[in-house]
Amino acid sequence: MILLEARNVTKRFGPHIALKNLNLTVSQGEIVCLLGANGAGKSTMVNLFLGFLKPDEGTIVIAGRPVSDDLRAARARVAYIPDQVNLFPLLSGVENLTYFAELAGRRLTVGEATVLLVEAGLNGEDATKRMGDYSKGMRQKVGIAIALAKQADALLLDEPLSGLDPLAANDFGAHIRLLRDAGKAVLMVTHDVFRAREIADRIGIMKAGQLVETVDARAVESNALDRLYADHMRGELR
Ligand SMILES: Nc1ncnc2c1ncn2[C@@H]1O[C@H](COP(=O)(O)OP(=O)(O)OP(=O)(O)O)[C@@H](O)[C@H]1O
Repeated sequence: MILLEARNVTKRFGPHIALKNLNLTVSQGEIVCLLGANGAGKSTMVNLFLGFLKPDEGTIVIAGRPVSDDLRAARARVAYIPDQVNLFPLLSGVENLTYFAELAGRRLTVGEATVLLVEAGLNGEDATKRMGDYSKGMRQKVGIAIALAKQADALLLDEPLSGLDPLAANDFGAHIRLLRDAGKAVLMVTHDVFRAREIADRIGIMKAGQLVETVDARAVESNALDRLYADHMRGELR
């Protein structure tokens, strides 16, 4: 089942065309990574799915319904994990999660919050420590747990790997794949070609507001993807 769909979407900011007639789908149990240079339109795509922006042309569809039909219902089905998960530094992981889950309309017991944090990859012992002492990788996991608490069907991740060391990035990717296996639809924006290939099922390469290429991550070698990406960025492919 297709969870996230952009149908012929064009988005303009004044005279600037950020997205041009773009089509994209992410299905249940699928990870799609979007690669592209700065300004290619990747975050604009995420913000359209979050309902923060409206397309000028075309339709954003979530779980078969245009977002414009019922924005609240659409938002309930998606969760967002930003580049920096900045929560309350004096509160523990468990306390932050219970607070943000409640904002999203769900009351969690300490036990339930701990289970979600462990599911997101955090060590159970760390869950009770103050978040001010967490590494970026640990904070990102609390971000995942908040998304899990929301029981959203689709996860939107905007550069969640930036600043993570290779081990933490590997670990984060592994957990995203577990969520994919549990049926979530995942759209992840990244600049990391290597990780995109490791984590994604499909990789979309964006350039100047268009999806110029979509590749099956399993079918492409790392070097070939690097080359393909560079060739698109240099304008050697159309
Ligand atoms: N609110 C806005 N007002 C005006 N222009 C905007 C706005 N948001 C984005 N843009 C422009 O739209 C284009 C696409 O921006 P977007 O942030 O989607 O790119 P991106 O691919 O996510 O880039 P990056 O890799 O730098 O995050 C850019 O040229 C940007 O300057």
